[in-house]
Amino acid sequence: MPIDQEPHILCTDLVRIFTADGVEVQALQGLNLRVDSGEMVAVVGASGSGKSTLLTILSGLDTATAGVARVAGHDLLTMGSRERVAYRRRTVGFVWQQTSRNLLPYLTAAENVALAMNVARTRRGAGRARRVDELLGLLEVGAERDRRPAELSGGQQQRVAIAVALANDPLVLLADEPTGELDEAMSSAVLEAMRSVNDELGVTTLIVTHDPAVSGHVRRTVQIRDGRTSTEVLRSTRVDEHGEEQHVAEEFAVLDRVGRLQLPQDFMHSLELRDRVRLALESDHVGVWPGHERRPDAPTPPPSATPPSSATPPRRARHAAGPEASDRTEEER
Ligand SMILES: Nc1ncnc2c1ncn2[C@@H]1O[C@H](COP(=O)(O)OP(=O)(O)OP(=O)(O)O)[C@@H](O)[C@H]1O
Repeated sequence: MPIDQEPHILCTDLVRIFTADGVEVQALQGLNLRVDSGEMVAVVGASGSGKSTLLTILSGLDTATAGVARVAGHDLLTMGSRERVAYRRRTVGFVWQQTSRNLLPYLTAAENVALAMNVARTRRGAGRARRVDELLGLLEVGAERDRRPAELSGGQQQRVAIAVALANDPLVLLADEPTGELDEAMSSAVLEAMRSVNDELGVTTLIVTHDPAVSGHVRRTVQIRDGRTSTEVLRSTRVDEHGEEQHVAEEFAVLDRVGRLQLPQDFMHSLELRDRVRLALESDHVGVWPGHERRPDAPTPPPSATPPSSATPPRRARHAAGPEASDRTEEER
């Protein structure tokens, strides 16, 4: 695929196995993810689902065991140490959960951003000073430019951290739990700041978090379960027949190249699906039934018919009007 048509982040069948005390842990078990240039996507999942492992690989700090991981044309599994340094210096920006990892405590906000430009060798002199103020202004911490981190609120520190992450003009911004140490109001402000950066600068943005509230701030939320992407929620705004704006959230199961998908756990529990299931190809959907019994009203699948799912029907295309209804969708997951 030509590089200019490639998604900015592409993970195909990504595997990461850790070995600790002779025991193997499969942190990523064939994860698939595609993020196009300019998109802003949140990856959410329970503790231990593999979120940090994914981000550490995408940031070039760790290498996957198998599969494909490409970011802005860089092959993260095969790149050598020089390319890795250049990749981390110029292609990606990072925001970590701990502000101490993002900012130097003895430098002011402006000095922290300027230092990052120095490291990345982006801009000099008056151009650098102007850009420092532009970035701090964009993140709405321009008035705090001469304060040190200890003199800023947690939310302000994270907004300065985003300015630092943008100092090298990255193509891709990666954030690991950027709101993990913040209260709800500050989290919301930081996520909105990331959204305006994404809108204004067009930087492809991936946020990894356990906080389901993040999905209220992004158009696409990808759920990881057991080291694999399982479902996605896409949000959009439509105008209804009365001219009113409606916020719509639709949830989809993710289908990989060979037809594998994860059934949501609540579906499995409510129909007691386990071990094996019956499948039937209908004209516009694929039916799934418990393998140990047959629903009386279920159409009988042909004896040999266990066709691989060839289409990805929406898990349930719930059209939710208004933010409250959208939130309900998140809670139900
Ligand atoms: N260096 C390591 N050595 C051994 N096992 C590891 C290592 N790093 C992660 N794991 C294991 O891999 C799995 C995924 O971990 P990961 O940190 O990616 O999850 P997470 O979704 O980020 O969780 P959390 O939200 O708690 O940070 C877990 O079972 C974890 O114990």
